[in-house]
Amino acid sequence: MKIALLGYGRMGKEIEKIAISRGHEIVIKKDVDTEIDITLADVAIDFSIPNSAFNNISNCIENKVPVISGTTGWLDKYNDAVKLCEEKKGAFIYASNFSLGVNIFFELNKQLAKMMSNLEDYNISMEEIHHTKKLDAPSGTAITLAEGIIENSTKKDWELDKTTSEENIPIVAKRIPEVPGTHTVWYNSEVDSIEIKHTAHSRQGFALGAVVAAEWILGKTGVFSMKDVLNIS
Ligand SMILES: NC(=O)c1ccc[n+]([C@@H]2O[C@H](COP(=O)([O-])OP(=O)(O)OC[C@H]3O[C@@H](n4cnc5c(N)ncnc54)[C@H](O)[C@@H]3O)[C@@H](O)[C@H]2O)c1
Ligand SMILES: O=C(O)C1=N[C@H](C(=O)O)CCC1
Repeated sequence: MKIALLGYGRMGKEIEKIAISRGHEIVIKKDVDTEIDITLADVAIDFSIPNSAFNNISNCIENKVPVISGTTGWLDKYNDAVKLCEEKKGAFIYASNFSLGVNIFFELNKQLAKMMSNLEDYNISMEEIHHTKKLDAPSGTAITLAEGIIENSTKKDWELDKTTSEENIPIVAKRIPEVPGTHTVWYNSEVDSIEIKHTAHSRQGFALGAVVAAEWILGKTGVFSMKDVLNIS
């Protein structure tokens, strides 16, 4: 497979290693806002910056190149990307987190939220920890976790940098050098606590998931998620 890397930072470089080890070829490395001929690639993988993700994704869809995006912090334009993909019969996957472990954690989180939804003695809270170079907060993964809880409880929204909240989910975002990504959801009562936690030990899991998604999407049209790729039910 000929792969275009849209973003050649920490993730772009990790994806390159894994893609090559799986027999793929990197034909484009785009790391600044510049013109490229995206049609040279069979598939594009965007791990860029919040301000450039939508343009990168649109360019792929317009040119009928399937695109995988892991960039976070641009989701105000997600519905526009979906609409464009449907109009142009393109192929597109966005995931806030491409690792297998986190995608299982997402499902566990929804199940737990459902079980806890009627238990008024428990207060929910969430924490995400990432490296100090991260541009956005809360993390895309924390937002997906919050959405999973909102779908399965009476919580209405999430709130950043709050430790408690009556009607919403308080999220604390911490920035500590070199941390690849740690997410914890707590349910605390007077008598006990329940905690679920995912800790990434490196970026390899994110990168492998993105390459697997790129392999999976080839020849398909539509808007998909990692649940489709991993066949999680
Ligand atoms: N979904 C996931 O699994 C996952 C995992 C890790 C990181 N991320 C997200 O991926 C993104 C990238 O993370 P990173 O750690 O590699 O960041 P990074 O800062 O190391 O890399 C981003 C790169 O994008 C480049 N860039 C700037 N403008 C561009 C443009 N117009 N087109 C293409 N590239 C451009 C920058 O020069 C930079 O090198 C972030 O939004 C991060 O939150 C997602
Ligand atoms: O390093 C990052 O930046 C990460 N971003 C994603 C997020 O915002 O959830 C996934 C974890 C790593």
